[in-house]
Amino acid sequence: SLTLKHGAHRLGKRTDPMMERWRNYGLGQFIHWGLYAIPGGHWNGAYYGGAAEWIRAWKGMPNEQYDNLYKEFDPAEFDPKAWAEQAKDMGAKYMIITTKHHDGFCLWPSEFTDYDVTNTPYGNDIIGPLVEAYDAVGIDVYLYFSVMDWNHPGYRSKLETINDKEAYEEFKEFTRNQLLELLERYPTTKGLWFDGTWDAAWKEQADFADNLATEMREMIPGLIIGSRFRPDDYGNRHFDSNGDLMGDYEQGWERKLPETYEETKGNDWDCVMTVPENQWGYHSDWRGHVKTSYELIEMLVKSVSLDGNFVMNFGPNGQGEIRQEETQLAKEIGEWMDKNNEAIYGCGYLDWEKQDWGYYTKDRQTGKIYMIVFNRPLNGALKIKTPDKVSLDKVYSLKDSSQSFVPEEIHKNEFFIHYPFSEHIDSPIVIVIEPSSNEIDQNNSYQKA
Ligand SMILES: C[C@@H]1N[C@@H](c2nc3ccccc3[nH]2)[C@H](O)[C@@H]1O
Repeated sequence: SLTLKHGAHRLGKRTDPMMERWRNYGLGQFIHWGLYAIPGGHWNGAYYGGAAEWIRAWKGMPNEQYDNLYKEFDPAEFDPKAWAEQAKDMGAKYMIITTKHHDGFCLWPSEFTDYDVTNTPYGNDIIGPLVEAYDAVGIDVYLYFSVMDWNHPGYRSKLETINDKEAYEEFKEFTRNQLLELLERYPTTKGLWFDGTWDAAWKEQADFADNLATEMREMIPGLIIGSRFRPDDYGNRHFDSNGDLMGDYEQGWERKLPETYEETKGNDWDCVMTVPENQWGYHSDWRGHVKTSYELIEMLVKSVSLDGNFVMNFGPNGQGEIRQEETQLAKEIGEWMDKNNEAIYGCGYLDWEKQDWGYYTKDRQTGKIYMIVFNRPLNGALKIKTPDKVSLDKVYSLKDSSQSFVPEEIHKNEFFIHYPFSEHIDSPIVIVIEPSSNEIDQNNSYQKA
């Protein structure tokens, strides 16, 4: 393998309490909010078909017109407590908020630029009240930060001339100043979610990024930073030139999910997901497929079944309101979570053979196994294949533990659980397989006898 100065500094998962807490979240909320919410995917009567938070890059939106939107930012309906309450009811355990997206507009009063909330009609800090409101309801806050910054004069996507390099040095100092400023202003933040780090210029900054990551981790011990922040000595991101994961978890699953455990390489990871096909910021006219709560719950369950977290995106409008479609989804997901979150929180991958009816999760503490059924077989017979010597003498419905099942053995280590699908069921059901005492060894995993 290559000797790298700025490759992965740790092999395998982080095992400290802050990371344990992170890997047991299950469900998170992403919030994309900024000036792009004002045009909301339209400008001069024209519809923008791209991602709303990228509207500045659209030829239909002249840059100087976008760059004057801050003069209209005055979200009269912004109510951080209401946002936090809604996220709590949905069952989110963490929230990621855009402090600065690619456009460079800062939702906090930054000492290092005038392109921030203080120079808008609204005038006040947005990030602080959000951190406070979410902390108050016990939801951990993470700060999204885009390195790419279309507003800063020193930003370059690639470094070709001496001038580029000099300008970029100023940009790097600005970036460091803003990140340290965020951690100083919001010390309860549990981590940073970096974005906009794919440009060639940034991929040359292995040394700078590594040192900055070290500095941030010193400021807030236990800080969680994903794989999308820094490049290695050869400009590789997420995985270094030896194929080892950089950062504390894999951040590559944007609008997509792994199919198998192998694809996760046994790393911690999160999936960040839009409700429409590709809208993070507010777009007033969602076109194409809008995901249902059933689909989002299945993505959540699939993520947890493969040892990941699922982060659902919200894009508040220019007035600071959560749109009705997202409110309805949060309500439906919350209703399912109220009844079934035992199969989500603190749960992860179970190495039993995946079956067609849905997903297994396993509680990392108790060793309890959950069968989360999405596709019930027409005959109601749910097949399971177990490792050797696993007893199935305690199998029952999560909804009603008095409803127990006696699995029918159909083959060695192969069983049917006959579920009476008599009543109408329109949301995923959960069956619990409680390990009997002699099966749980000290690290709560099923052992081959
Ligand atoms: C989490 C998501 N990442 C940003 C983004 N910009 C991209 C440009 C090209 C390809 C993928 C991108 N994702 C999106 O604007 C959103 O913030």
